[in-house]
Amino acid sequence: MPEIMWKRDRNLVTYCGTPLSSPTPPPSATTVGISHLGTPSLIVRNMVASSVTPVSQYQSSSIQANMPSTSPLPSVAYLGPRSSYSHQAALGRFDPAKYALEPRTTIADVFIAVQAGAVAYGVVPFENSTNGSVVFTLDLFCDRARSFRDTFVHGVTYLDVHHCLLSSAASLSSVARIYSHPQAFGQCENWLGANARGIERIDVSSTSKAAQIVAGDAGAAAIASKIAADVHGLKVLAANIEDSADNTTRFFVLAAQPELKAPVSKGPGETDKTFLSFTVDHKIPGALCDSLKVFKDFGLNLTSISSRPSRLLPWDYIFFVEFEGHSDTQDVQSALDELRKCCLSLRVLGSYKDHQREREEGSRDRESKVAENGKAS
Ligand SMILES: O=C(O)C(=O)C[C@]1(C(=O)O)C=C[C@@H](O)C=C1
Repeated sequence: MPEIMWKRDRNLVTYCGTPLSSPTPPPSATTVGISHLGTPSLIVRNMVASSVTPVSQYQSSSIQANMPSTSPLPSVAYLGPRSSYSHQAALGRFDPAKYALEPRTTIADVFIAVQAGAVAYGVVPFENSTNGSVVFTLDLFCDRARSFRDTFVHGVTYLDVHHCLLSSAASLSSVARIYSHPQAFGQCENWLGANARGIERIDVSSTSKAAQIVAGDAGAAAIASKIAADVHGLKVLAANIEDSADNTTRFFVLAAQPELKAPVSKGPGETDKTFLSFTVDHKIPGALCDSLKVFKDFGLNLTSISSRPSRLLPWDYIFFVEFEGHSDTQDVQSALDELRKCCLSLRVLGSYKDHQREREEGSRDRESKVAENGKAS
């Protein structure tokens, strides 16, 4: 088990590790490296024409991810291509008049861009209300290769996710393949089981990538958003196919600096939260229980808990916990001191304000924002 060292820097617990040489991209989700844009609808024709992405961008994602933005505005990386849910979440949080929104091919590329300082912020999916944790993102926070030592959670944003089946085929009976992101497939299991049994499913890097591919393949369909249908000139064969009507994805805003100070004031519905990872000695019975009891003893309410394999030993795990409280406060610092006593390693990945009320505000004009943001991203 690698030793992770911590130091107390004024009031903040920070990671104290070896400096990074160059970030190593961890393995990413299957990426289909082809780009076909079909006939766009009249409404979005100009937007699509100005944003056709060269095939080369999808072939060497790690090089692309490191490239600094050419925009004079602070830049925000998101999982593209344009019209992905990540793009919509980024637009909900960052005004495109003030920030340059830049697509990346994989979630790993967004981490790489933030770590390398190529962008000011990154927006990555963290968890979905129906299908649970986004394992690609958690695996990057595991940071097994120590590539993302300076990548922190800076904020949170929510997006209502309503999936559609998109195609240029006249009906589902002509569809032989369905493309989508694995998270989206997982959120539509009931509909797929009832309506698309036996149709091949192909995982790709995002739902908008699926729509882009399907625009050039009449025998295929994509699970993606209504906005992706407009952008890629596809028909909506079925709408609202998600298993749960209140399907919501929570995204993290990443930055290369932790938020050091707890905000002095909070609006209605806003809470401070902290996200951290830790490991325990699995040979000690009750080690995990002891760790979690610290949160109870300090009255810190847990809002999320998950784990990923450490990949060092079989059945050895890295745990992730999010709780209410800011690492800038005395009670959280005391809890972290106590927690460190029962952990092998501990890393505070960020403290931030949770803006749950953004959900209602953000969804209102998302469609028009994506349309306006076409040229920029
Ligand atoms: O594929 C996309 O459009 C994404 O932005 C990724 C993602 C995810 O990984 O959770 C985002 C929101 C939805 O939950 C489905 C897919």
